[in-house]
Amino acid sequence: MSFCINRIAVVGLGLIGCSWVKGLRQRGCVKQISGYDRNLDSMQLAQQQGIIDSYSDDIQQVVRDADLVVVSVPILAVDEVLRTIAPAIAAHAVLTDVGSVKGSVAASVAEIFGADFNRFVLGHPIAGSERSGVTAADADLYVNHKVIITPQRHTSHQALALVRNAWCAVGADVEYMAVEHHDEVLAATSHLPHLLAYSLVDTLANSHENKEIFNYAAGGFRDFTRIAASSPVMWRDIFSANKDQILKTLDLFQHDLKFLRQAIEEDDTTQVMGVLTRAKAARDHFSKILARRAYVEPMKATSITYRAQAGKALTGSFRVPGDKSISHRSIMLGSLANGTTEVTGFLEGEDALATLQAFRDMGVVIEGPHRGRVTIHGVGLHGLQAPPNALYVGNSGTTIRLLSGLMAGQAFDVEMSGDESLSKRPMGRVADPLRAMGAVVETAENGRPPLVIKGGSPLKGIHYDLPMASAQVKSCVLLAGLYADGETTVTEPAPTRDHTERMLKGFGYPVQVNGATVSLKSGGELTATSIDVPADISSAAFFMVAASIMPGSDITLEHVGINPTRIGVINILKAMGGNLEVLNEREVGGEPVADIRIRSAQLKGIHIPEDQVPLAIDEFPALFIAAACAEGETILTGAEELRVKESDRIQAMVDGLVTLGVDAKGTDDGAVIQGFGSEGSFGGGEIVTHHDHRIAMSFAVASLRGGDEPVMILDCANVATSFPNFVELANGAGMNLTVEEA
Ligand SMILES: O=C(O)C1=C[C@@H](OP(=O)(O)O)[C@@H](O)[C@H](O)C1
Ligand SMILES: C=C(OP(=O)(O)O)C(=O)O
Repeated sequence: MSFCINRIAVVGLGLIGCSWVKGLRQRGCVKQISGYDRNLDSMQLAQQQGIIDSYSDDIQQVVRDADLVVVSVPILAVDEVLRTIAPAIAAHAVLTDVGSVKGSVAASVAEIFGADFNRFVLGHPIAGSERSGVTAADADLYVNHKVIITPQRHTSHQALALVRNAWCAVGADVEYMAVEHHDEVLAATSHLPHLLAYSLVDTLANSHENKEIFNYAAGGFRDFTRIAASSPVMWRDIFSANKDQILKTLDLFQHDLKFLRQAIEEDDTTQVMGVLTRAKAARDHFSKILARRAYVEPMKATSITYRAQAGKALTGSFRVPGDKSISHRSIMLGSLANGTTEVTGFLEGEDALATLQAFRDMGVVIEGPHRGRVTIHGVGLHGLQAPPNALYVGNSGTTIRLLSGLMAGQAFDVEMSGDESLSKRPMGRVADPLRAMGAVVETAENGRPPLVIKGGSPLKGIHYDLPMASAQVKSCVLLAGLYADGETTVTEPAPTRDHTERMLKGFGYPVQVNGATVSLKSGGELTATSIDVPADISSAAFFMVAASIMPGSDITLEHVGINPTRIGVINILKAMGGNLEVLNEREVGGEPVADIRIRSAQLKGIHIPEDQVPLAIDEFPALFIAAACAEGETILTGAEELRVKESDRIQAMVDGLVTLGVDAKGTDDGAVIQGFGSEGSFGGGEIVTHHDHRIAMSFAVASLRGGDEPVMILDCANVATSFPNFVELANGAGMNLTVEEA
């Protein structure tokens, strides 16, 4: 049975109340509507327009038999209205309001109806229009708009359900919030901006130059002060009804404004830049940044599907985005250095941006990124400040693990959390050695994020034998070592990427490397430098495989980082018969770089040498596709680490390959894949990526050798974590991907 209320009474026939009942009526959700307003003509008009069925100048008469009473009068009039209607409401009637302040209404309700009165549901629709009054009523005003309901402990479930249903029926998105929190959030997001707009216009209007100012005040003035044209009476009332919260936010704002004034007066351009860059980043990304803190629900990430179809031979010479591992480290070490570090080639992907935002949150002034350029005003090893909130690091394992080491050495507490995928990844591997160094680290169940790292715990250097080949764990311990008493030493079971060691040296910090053992002592300093981030070999890998498997291909990937700890993919593809040439080898800022030419070749199956596994750890999803196109069997062993990446990459790849008709099996530490060789091709089907960027891109590569049926690759939004322009580059080179957003 569809939702329908017998009788609704609306007190206050303005835009908000009239639009709600008009919407309900239009959708067949109400039988009878009675209305009251101080102005007779509003009541007459509302009746003429069919918004209400009846009215009376006796307010008690209007509410007497109502099942739902909607109080939609200016906020300071609510108290008096409630006192007047209280004796007349029916014993079962539910009441609700629409005011922008909830604390003052809650207080009136408690005083008039009693503290336990459970049939008043406090509500606040976040919708409006420049127009007002009965004639502006719009049955669709609330479609896809938020309505905040602030239930109290004693609010009855039935009453709550009725009001919720009545809002949902007109298309609103209902959210719940505590009364006080609502008023605090609204003070900041709505009330303070209105107050500032009114005040600025008043100041300028009173100035002697006012005519000049208004004549020439175009864009900025107009945008900033648009809301000063709102109803003065309404805002006077809101400012008094939410006085305490508004004063609190205003004080905070005045403090920050004073700081900005002083920075300008003292020509402290770094601090001025700090305010502007933080604000711009927050404004540009506010839905994401605020998701964990503000009243809006985390924005449902748009779901992105790739429809991938057979492609052409790949051609061209191009550069893939900057190295993710080096980009993370450039922000970390640049922030902790003395002086200003300039970075070029920075990866503007979400993982590296999460690191950048974390350091901004800890008070570091960072300009950019703009076309891969970032300027970091280092604060020194001991200059970080406590962040105002938990650090949210999204999908990035590197951020949370490396930061854990750095945070262990700070004087303040930090909490770090991430998205659903990161929240399943093991953090015990960093918590254990940090605890051995004296850090206090709390994890959620089974050593998963969120992590809380307590500040002010003295650290001591340790010797740590890494239980697994992990550059993240190695780096975490070394970074904590910058703050630990004495020497910190790490020995790894197999070589892993050494960007941290190289970059520390690049910043002038002494690091000893002796075979598999790295050590450093605290007490040194980092000196700002310039960093040229090479293209990411992990992103290049998708094109290496693509060009290898697609007959007729010939591409050159420019300026790719070929650090010896990262070139497993080149070695493995060559061992499989790939045609890869490493050209123009050079060194840029302590990292070897080259252009890589790849021509198609018939690959053959091999048993991948285990010593190559850590050197190609992120490239296996792409290599699984190469194996499927090879002649014969490919065997991977010693790769159990793949099971704890953004997804269980062994399972995700095997499942996807099987979906596309390939004979593939997972094992505890790897997989066995029967290649279909030169005559074969992938079938069509739907790929579950588990939101893992590398799974998504790998199957996009596979589709090159697809048949008539498309490969539908689900949940590809996270490709933006490591390779934001993947689709454009891929299609430009010869792939055939269409992006479908929902
Ligand atoms: O240190 C780094 O930048 C990384 C190390 C590797 O992780 P593990 O240390 O977990 O192997 C790799 O998979 C990750 O993409 C980046
Ligand atoms: C494992 C990866 O990254 P992270 O651990 O930083 O999330 C990756 O990019 O493949």
